[in-house]
Amino acid sequence: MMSAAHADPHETSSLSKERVKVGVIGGGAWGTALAIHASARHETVVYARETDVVEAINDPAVRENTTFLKGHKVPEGLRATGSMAEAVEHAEVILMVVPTQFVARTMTDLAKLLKPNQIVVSCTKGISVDSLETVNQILTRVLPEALHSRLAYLSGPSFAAEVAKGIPTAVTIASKEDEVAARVQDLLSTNRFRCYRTTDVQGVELGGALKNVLAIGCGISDGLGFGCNGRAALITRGLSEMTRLAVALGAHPLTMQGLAGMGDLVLTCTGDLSRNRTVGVRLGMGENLKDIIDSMKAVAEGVLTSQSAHQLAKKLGVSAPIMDGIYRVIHEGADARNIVSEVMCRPLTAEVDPSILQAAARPA
Ligand SMILES: NC(=O)C1=CN([C@@H]2O[C@H](COP(=O)(O)OP(=O)(O)OC[C@H]3O[C@@H](n4cnc5c(N)ncnc54)[C@H](O)[C@@H]3O)[C@@H](O)[C@H]2O)C=CC1
Ligand SMILES: O=C(CO)COP(=O)(O)O
Repeated sequence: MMSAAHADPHETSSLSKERVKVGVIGGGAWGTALAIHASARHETVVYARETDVVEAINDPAVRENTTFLKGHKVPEGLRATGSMAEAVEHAEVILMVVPTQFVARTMTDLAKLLKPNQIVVSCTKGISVDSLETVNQILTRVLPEALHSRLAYLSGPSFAAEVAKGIPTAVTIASKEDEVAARVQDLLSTNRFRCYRTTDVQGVELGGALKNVLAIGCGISDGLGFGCNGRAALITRGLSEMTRLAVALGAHPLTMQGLAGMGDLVLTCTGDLSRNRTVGVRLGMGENLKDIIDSMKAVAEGVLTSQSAHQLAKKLGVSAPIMDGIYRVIHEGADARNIVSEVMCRPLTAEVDPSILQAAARPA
């Protein structure tokens, strides 16, 4: 059966139809959804560490990742494997889709198998809690130098379940090498998945990581019953904080207005499919963090990234009272109602921070 991702008999497309091999490392919800998407155009092999995931995807009677993406059949052409070597051999593009805390170890294993002409695209959204590194910093630490110019980052508003269904989605591909971003853009775009591109790797990565913290905050606010005004304020002022911190770390402020910043922030702060938002709603309704995490099979990156963001803002002297408050609710058991009062009663300021005005004058 054709999925919605393929279905458009009247399409008059200027998009390339070139077919290559795509390897996907990580058989969670996002790795599986991206593999379903990629297999509409390319020979695609997904590596999963869980034997039951590999078996369920390959079993003709199942053809589904019943562990991480239940309810979404995978197309005929998609194959799963428990061998990283098999997934990456002859692949022009390798999508790396593992949670942040496992990136360094997974990529150290993968490094031995990679060839300098292969492109590695990180689809992970987080900041390491141990080292405060972005994924780009982790990858340039663990991968051979010959591969550094072949790295790209995919981010933007994209719930796995919606991509798996072929619902129209737009994302951003970042690479320090425009040529690499353009190649990935060309190979991953379809009539249901539109890729934009940028060279602002830092902005794209930080947007994708920091929005998860705010999504937990919005969930807490909704769980407490604070309503639409509070949510809109959190999204807008949260975006200001994300921008201040990202700019202090070298990003361009305009990137934060794009798909990887505002786009993903709006999606995860308002969409009920968000795991991060769900963690927040449950916290706001009075559940304890450990019970919430223990009940989830899926990763909610914002829990650990709230800690990394808190440390980074402190280290750089960046004002981030909302993210700081979210960190205190998640990790220090602070009462969210008291945090709201504290944040509302801070000294009054201008809406736009001068550091952002200055950075906005730089070429994008
Ligand atoms: N699910 C979504 O809608 C989206 C997720 N992302 C990001 O993609 C990344 C991966 O998330 P999902 O695929 O959703 O994960 P998931 O929550 O569905 O699954 C957990 C993943 O962690 C892996 N894992 C668990 N223990 C591991 C270990 N010891 N070593 C290596 N891997 C281990 C599992 O194999 C599985 O792939 C995250 O950074 C997430 O923020 C980005 C966009 C959309
Ligand atoms: O990043 C995502 C969508 O763009 C997924 O968000 P959650 O991890 O909160 O579900």
